[in-house]
Amino acid sequence: MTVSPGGVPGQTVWRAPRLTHAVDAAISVPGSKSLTNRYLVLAALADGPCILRRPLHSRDSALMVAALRSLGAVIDEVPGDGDFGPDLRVTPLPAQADRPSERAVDCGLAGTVMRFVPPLAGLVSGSTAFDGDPHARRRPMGAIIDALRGLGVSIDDGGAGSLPFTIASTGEVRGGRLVIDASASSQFVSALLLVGARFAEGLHLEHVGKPVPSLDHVRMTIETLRSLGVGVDDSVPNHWRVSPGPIAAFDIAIEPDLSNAGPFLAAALVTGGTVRIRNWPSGTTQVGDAWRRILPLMGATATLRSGTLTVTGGARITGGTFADTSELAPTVAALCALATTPSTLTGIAHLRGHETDRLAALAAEINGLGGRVEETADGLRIQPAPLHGGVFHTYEDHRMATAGAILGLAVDGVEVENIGTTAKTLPEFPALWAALTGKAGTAGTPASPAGAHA
Ligand SMILES: O=C(O)C1=C[C@@H](OP(=O)(O)O)[C@@H](O)[C@H](O)C1
Ligand SMILES: C=C(OP(=O)(O)O)C(=O)O
Repeated sequence: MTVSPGGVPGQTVWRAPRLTHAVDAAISVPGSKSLTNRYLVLAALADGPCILRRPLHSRDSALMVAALRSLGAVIDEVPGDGDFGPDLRVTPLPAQADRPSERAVDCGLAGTVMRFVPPLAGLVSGSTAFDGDPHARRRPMGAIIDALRGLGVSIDDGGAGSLPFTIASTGEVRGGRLVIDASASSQFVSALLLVGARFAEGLHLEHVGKPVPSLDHVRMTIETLRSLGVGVDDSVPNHWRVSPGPIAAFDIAIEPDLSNAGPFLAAALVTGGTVRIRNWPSGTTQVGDAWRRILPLMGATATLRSGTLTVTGGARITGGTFADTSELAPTVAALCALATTPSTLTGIAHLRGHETDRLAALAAEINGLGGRVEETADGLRIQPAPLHGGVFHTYEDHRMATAGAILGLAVDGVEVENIGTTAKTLPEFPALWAALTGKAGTAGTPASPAGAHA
């Protein structure tokens, strides 16, 4: 049970472990969400069976697996050497005749499922109904809906421009030139590039509008496609040309999720200790590799040696200006709230369309603990302030929950609502946090009767 924003008496919260000593821990983190869900989509379209080694097993990846199975891919769990679950063997989508003609896809709150799967469903004959969690209906989807119409795929969204909607397809997509506005999410671009090679004429995608956010994730898509033999030309800004052709079958080891490594690394800064993350890749397309640049700006040292990233915190956390931190922003904001100097986060207006309006949520919840956070048009301004305990509401957002845990390391009495929401990308979070801190967070009822802030 969880406490909804505003607080409901009698329901449970997770009392975040508070540390008064420096952490000294080595942690392995599960596979990357972004890589796992990209490789799952590509495996469904590949020219032969594929293996994903050490994939993520979480709510978002389970939703992707279920979606692809409903479209006709066969996905089996097979034994592997990962610490966090089996490997996956994917037999691609079968010939059209074998496919059921009506199916439903639950997107949960997964951006990768709600954006990546509809264009794929355009390549499968029959009708596919998409829906998700209540908040999923508020996440931006207009560009994907318009894109499918532009590609000649029939889609009924009741005029809402969002989930739920139903796609009816013949299974053939001609492709060619397509113009979208991807300013609300990079996932619109990635979604179309991932399937573009399977359109008869390939795809020439153009973005028109305010800048595409989280461009690192588009680069991940392009590099992944190229590594599987797909021709992608991104030499002209805001234009992407995908050549028609096969997607080579693969056997790939998924890197650990470097964004999800962030909260553990943050603990080194908060406690002045040392955290080592195992199996850090020497080269990667993940945005989370930016921790090696960001954390030293806040007073830490970061050293990558022999596949282990070691971060050691300094005497204090220094704030600063952080641009385009994308999905790292909630962790950065939590650190800034504990910093001794002011901070500004910029280039993250699109976080208002994430799992929740993250700018509003971070401001409300950090301020609820006594912080001084202001929303700006495209980010947050965070001033140093003494924090106190209280309920940290999480709005079904995994990264809000981990932000609350970070604050709780330094502040007595932080109670995180619905720690279970971390299952979206990191179901092992409470156990790994206990391994890091040597203390398990405890479930309980909020200390203040109405679950309100102290
Ligand atoms: O393609 C991806 O795997 C992602 C792209 C980004 O989405 P936005 O561009 O909507 O921020 C990121 O925030 C999300 O967590 C994962
Ligand atoms: C924005 C995120 O997720 P999604 O893939 O659902 O967009 C995230 O994980 O921070």
